Amino acid sequence: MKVAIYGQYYQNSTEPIINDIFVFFNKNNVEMIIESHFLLMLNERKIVENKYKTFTSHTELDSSFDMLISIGGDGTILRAATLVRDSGIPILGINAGRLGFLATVQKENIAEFMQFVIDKKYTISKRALLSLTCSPPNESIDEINFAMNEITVSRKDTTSMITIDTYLNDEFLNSYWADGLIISTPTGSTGYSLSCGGPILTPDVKSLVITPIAPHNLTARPLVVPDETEIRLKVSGREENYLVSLDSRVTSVKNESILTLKKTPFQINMVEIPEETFLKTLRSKLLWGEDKRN
Ligand SMILES: NC(=O)c1ccc[n+]([C@@H]2O[C@H](COP(=O)([O-])OP(=O)(O)OC[C@H]3O[C@@H](n4cnc5c(N)ncnc54)[C@H](O)[C@@H]3O)[C@@H](O)[C@H]2O)c1
Ligand SMILES: Nc1ncnc2c1ncn2[C@@H]1O[C@H](COP(=O)(O)OP(=O)(O)OP(=O)(O)O)[C@@H](O)[C@H]1O
Repeated sequence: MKVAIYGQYYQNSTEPIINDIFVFFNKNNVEMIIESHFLLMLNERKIVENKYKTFTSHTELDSSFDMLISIGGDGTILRAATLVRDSGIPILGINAGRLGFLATVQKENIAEFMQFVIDKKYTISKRALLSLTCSPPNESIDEINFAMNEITVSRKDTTSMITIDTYLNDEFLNSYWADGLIISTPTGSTGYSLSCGGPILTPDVKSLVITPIAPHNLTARPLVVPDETEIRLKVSGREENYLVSLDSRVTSVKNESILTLKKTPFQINMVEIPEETFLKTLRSKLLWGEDKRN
């Protein structure tokens, strides 16, 4: 078995997690190829020896890899998705972060859960992604043009609202007067969209959610549409530019540009372990299970 290892940060709390992973994989003859910046951080702290092979970009991750292990929080998994892209390499998240909603393995049970991985006792949860075309073109979007959580348009350098003309498959839906608009995948439905009143979708639902951010029209509610829908947006406002985000990445776009959002032809494969399903995560990480009456 051959795995890529990726993390963005090092903190003192990382050491026991790294130790557990490396001891377990070395004992089970798993080949580890480590992202070069992460290995440098681990080398500097003398946690891991310098004998491991490294990778630096998505171009080096090919079908010879069985899995990418992301060590961090949700932000790290979103970055990990930009490394695997359309390669199909499954991502397994080990939560070294805070919430770690997308991470399957908690730091307390690394060896137990990794055994499931070695024994191939896991399933793949396919995550739909969104991509964007901008007219006129915008180079900063073209570089990594997909989002696993959501694509958002929002106001920039102003407190004044923006107007977002929205079309679904060429049919006019609405002009939202709001701070912004979130187009969320099922994966992203527990992120920003949830904070703005959007519904939670289970990851396998074939839908997208259109959620306005603070709309100044109390009847504008989150809308669920089929994920085959082509969504077209035109933003106008007092400033010349507004913000477009794809997950954690942000760029500035000129007013009146036409944005067209579509599901990508490929998906991200997330590793799911029977002990740690999406429904269990709702109870444990969104605290549904904390109701004193249960
Ligand atoms: N007001 C909000 O709730 C808000 C605002 C901006 C961005 N976000 C979310 O943050 C993401 C970017 O992450 P970041 O690390 O760069 O920002 P960040 O550091 O602000 O972290 C955002 C928080 O959202 C959580 N999160 C991210 N994706 C999630 C998901 N799919 N389900 C449940 N929780 C999730 C993370 O655990 C983290 O605690 C965006 O894709 C967006 O979903 C949320
Ligand atoms: N490899 C790591 N080792 C130790 N701590 C980490 C590691 N990766 C992330 N963290 C901690 O988790 C924090 C959040 O990490 P990250 O940006 O990946 O996630 P996030 O999007 O903020 O989500 P979450 O709420 O799940 O942590 C970091 O600021 C850091 O404190």
